[in-house]
Amino acid sequence: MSRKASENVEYTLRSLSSLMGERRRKQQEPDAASTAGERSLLAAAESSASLQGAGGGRAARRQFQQDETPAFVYVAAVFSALGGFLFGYDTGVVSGAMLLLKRQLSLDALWQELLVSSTVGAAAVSALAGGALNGVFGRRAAILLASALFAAGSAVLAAAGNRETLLAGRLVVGLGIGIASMTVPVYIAEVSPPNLRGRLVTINTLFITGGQFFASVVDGAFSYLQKDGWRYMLGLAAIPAVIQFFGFLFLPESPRWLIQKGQTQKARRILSQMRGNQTIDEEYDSIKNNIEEEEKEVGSAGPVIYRMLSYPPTRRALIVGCGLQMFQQLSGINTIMYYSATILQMSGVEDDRLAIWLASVTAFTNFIFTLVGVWLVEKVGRRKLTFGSLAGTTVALLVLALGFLLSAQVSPRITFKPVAPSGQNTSCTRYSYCNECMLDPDCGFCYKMNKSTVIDSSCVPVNKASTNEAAWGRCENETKFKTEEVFWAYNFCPTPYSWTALLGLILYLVFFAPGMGPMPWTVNSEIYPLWARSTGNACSSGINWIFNVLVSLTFLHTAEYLTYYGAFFLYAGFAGVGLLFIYGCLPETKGKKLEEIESLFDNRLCTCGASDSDEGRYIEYIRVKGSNYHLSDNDASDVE
Ligand SMILES: O[C@H]1[C@H](O)[C@@H](O)[C@H](O)[C@@H](O)[C@H]1O
Repeated sequence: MSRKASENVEYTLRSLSSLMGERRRKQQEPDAASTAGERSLLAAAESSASLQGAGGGRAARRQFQQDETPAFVYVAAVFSALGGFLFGYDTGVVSGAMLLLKRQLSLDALWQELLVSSTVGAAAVSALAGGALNGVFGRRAAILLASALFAAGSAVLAAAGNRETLLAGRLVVGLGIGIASMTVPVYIAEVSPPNLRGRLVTINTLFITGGQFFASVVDGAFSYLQKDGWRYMLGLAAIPAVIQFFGFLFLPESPRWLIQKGQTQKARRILSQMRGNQTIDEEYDSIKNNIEEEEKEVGSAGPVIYRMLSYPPTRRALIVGCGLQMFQQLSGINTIMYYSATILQMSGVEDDRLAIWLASVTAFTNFIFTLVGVWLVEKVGRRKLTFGSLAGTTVALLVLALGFLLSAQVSPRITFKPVAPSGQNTSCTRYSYCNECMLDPDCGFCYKMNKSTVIDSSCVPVNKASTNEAAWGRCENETKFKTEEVFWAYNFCPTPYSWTALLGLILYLVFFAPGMGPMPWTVNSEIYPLWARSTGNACSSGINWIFNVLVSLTFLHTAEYLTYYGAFFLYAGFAGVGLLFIYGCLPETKGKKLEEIESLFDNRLCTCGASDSDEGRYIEYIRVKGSNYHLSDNDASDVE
């Protein structure tokens, strides 16, 4: 056999085994397992016999793949995605709640930071610990625990009488978020059929962004209730948490986890419930063989993380999974989400409450464009979607950075240095330009307008109790604003380029939300073999949360040192590196069975870009009763 012919044989066998849900056997001929695969293919072959030509064959295969999925799978996906909703809600709601809390409980900056970041920190810890929890007790138990934590934490928050109790509540909620964030995508991926998996796992991110949007609306609505409005904001999360808890009492464990634990009868029963009219033999055998094969190849001694790192395919998968999560956060999504009100103020929205409402427009954009991702993921695949999304995000970050740069260059000069009343802080009066004054959290800009020119401008300390006015001087209160005909700008400078910030912000979310938002979660739920799935997801989710804290907590300081445009150029730089990483290292997992995906990491890391040239080719082989049919061009091959 010529080399080319033998390559064809290899290729044909590979495609054949992938169609049957089998990992390529290294030295072995397809045996019992492929016979099982063959058995289930016969039905498809029979129905395809009546269809003519290649088009008919492909239609038969499609029908074979997409046999009706029972509603049960959707119900399970939606109930688990409530975990995503709570993740989004609890991380989103705190910014609005904080506005009220800091007044009612006189919280200083340290306590405000503690209440925000304790949740994210606890999420990082519990996401990492969630791996062991998932491995030992299963996905269902982990989700039940997460919803119980969400419910308990929300109740504590709603009833809290002092800041220490609030902190405890936020920590408990954070523990729930971490567990949910790593378990839910895994559970959904494991119960979904391959042709719907991407879409169903992406629904979880749709629920995250939906939760963030809902939180922003709740924040807006309850911000009018100055006393105790925060109790409703923080406590409302208990409702979906309780619904999820009771829902999951009736939902089953992941069949893959059950097979791994040797509970095969139960696993079979659940799998056939999940697959409706499809035969489950092939999928069941494939999962089981895969577990046995892995055990032979990797062994079962030592901690999972050690085995993952010493076995090249899982090590590569872990690098790709963690890298994706890291670049998701490094491209600044949570700076945009948490500070959108501030960024919008930069674009000329001066009223606080209006900025809060407009921030919910931002959250809504994030939500709606995640829906676009749900639609696109099974059409264009994970790789193209993620790459395209990050490319657009990088451009949007550059637009934001350039907008801030232009604004800084035309930043109004400070022309008036008022004398401070005795005993008052004078540190703000040292600045010469508005953009320096704006970056100091203790100062604000007070100015007059002559047509469109800023005149008589000063930098004065902000009133600690309300950032809507200065601590002293012409901008001290509303009455003075009117009599003195002055304007007050806290956190922004009047600029003719304000529209660029708004444009950049919207562009950012339009591009980020369909790909970079959901894909890191979706891809992580599919790239690890069963034995490494919990640990792999625990690590990558932990990385997501750690970088979330790093980026969002340092934004204001980064802006202080590098200015706003410097911060956005920095994120654009990170996103640029992320683009190279995705181009080189992210393989396509669309439509593959979970058990086949590991073989995508058989090759050296980051050689994906090189195989892109093959992507346009659409070749499918199907072996029926000893013959090979090449469905895409109707050429029967002579491999057998
Ligand atoms: O995928 C989600 C989503 O994009 C959210 O909007 C963001 O706040 C999270 O950090 C991210 O993990």
